[in-house]
Amino acid sequence: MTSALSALHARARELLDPVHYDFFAGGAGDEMALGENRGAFRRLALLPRVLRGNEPRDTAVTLLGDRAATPVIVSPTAFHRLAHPDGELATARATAAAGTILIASMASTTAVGEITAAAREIHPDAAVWFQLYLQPDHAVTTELVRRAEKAGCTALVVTVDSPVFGRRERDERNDFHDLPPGLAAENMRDLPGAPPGGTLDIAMSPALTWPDLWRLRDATALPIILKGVLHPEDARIAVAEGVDALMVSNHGGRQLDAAPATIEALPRIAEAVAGRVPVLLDGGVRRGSDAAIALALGATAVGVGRPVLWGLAADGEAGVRQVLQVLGAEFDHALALCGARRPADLTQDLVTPRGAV
Ligand SMILES: Cc1cc2nc3c(=O)[nH]c(=O)nc-3n(C[C@H](O)[C@H](O)[C@H](O)COP(=O)(O)O)c2cc1C
Ligand SMILES: O=C(O)C(=O)c1ccccc1
Repeated sequence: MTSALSALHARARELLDPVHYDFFAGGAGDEMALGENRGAFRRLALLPRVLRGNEPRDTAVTLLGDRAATPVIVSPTAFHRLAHPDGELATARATAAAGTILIASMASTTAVGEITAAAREIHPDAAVWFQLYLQPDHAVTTELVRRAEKAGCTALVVTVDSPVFGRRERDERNDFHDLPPGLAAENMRDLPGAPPGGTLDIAMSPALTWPDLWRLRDATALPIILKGVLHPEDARIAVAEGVDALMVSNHGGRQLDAAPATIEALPRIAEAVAGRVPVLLDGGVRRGSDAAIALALGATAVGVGRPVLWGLAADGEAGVRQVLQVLGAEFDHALALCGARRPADLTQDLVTPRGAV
């Protein structure tokens, strides 16, 4: 059986330049983490409850004050204009139409202010968060934060799984390093240290430490979400340091290839956090039931990365709308079949390893 999402994936693959397809699809090294994100979901089952009178249902969740109509939000991904000429504007409109949250990437090919404006034209309350990598020059980081604030972003997502860039062998083979002429990382334009009228390269730095995060906290009143946490001890430290939420992520298998599947890392993170802050998860979510499993294991919401890119490449704004509509409807269906009325009804006891019962 071909799912709606895999049909969009197939269409995207037909339409995209193979080099760009590989950039979107690929992972690091042997692509073990990439494959395991899916594999680990397949190894889990939902144990449904019956006769619970679970009607009416409400799939909405609130995350750091922002409402999402379903607990499926959009993870940050770079370079949407490689997928479709409308790029991030299409993604923003579709995400706003779906009533969910867009995490705009620092590596967007559209400036963050244009992204939030496009989202708000669809829905005045549309929530957009801004993802960033802390830059070695603090003045660059604070200017990026100021741009995100000015654009009306309501949270910052700091990606911490990238002290160095992952080794993506597809990109090495294809010699893919730069955006084609006419496209640029628009958020990096005219920053301190950039050439006049030009862009700054996005830096990833292995020198960063917790005090660098404090400097960010002092520079903004926006809530801070740490993305890319897998070790429970880091989760404990993050909560103690006042981080507002965590995102369990292995960067879609694009950074440390030996990293575990995110759904396997989630239970220990949820245990360490003990409900003190929301925990999000991304990596391998391709069905509403994957979202239901993640919520049962302690996530408040999940992000999707590649499915959005496939929808965008296949059919622009309509394609992204379809991806989010299908996942939201599937999530509601999973609630219905599990005897749940709302996300909070998804409890740990509903998840069991496949083959164990
Ligand atoms: C093409 C691509 C670009 C990405 N760019 C970013 C980025 O700019 N910042 C970031 O924090 N994560 C980035 N990610 C990671 C995603 O936010 C997310 O963690 C991952 O895609 C989730 O896995 P999934 O694709 O299986 O849903 C990127 C992922 C992909 C596939
Ligand atoms: O490809 C990625 O995963 C990613 O995070 C990224 C970040 C900056 C520029 C290009 C891609």
